[in-house]
Amino acid sequence: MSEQQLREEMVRYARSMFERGYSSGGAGNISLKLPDGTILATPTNSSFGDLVADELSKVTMDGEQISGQKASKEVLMHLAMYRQRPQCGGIVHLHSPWLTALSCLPGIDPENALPPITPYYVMRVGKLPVVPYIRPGSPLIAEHVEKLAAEHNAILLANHGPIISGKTLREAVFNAEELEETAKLYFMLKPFGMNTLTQENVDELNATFNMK
Ligand SMILES: O=C(CO)COP(=O)(O)O
Ligand SMILES: [Zn+2]
Repeated sequence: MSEQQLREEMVRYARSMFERGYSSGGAGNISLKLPDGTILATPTNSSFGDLVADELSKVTMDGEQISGQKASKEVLMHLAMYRQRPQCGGIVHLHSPWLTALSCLPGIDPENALPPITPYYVMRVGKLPVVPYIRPGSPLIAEHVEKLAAEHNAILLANHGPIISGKTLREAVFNAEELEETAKLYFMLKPFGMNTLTQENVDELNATFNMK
């Protein structure tokens, strides 16, 4: 895809997520890797609802601004994910309601906030580790993400929201949708308890599908 097509794709996915309530106000940010290895990111304080393709921020892998409006304050967190996952082509960070609720829940397992309740959650994400609360925009978030990203394509920031990657932006959005739905199911089921997949089920899915 050309740079122009990728810019338009970012605008389109952002708008679609905005319209479905995945991000409201100026919350969240998105990035993708351009063919020349630089990163296209949403500008800071922009809304997913009305991004402009020509105004998107372009930064180097060192975080240096090349063009467009000033990049998201979380761009270092995105860069940490790209560094650790060479296969990664797109990233979304959301304040989507069910995952953000999960990020505030007492007693969640910091190594995995969501049990394996459905095959598509296992196939697309598998495990969701949690980074302790750190103020938005702090470079410390990037340090935590850097340590987890080689092993995990999605990470939950406590009392904040998720960061989710994919081989392309389209995959990152699909992974985000699956993860948000899984968090919603988790809350629906929590009062009743739930059957989870067995380790054998999980191993079979990982051996059969390669979606991460
Ligand atoms: O979600 C956000 C911070 O965590 C939004 O920040 P930006 O507007 O700088 O992208
Ligand atoms: Zn945020």
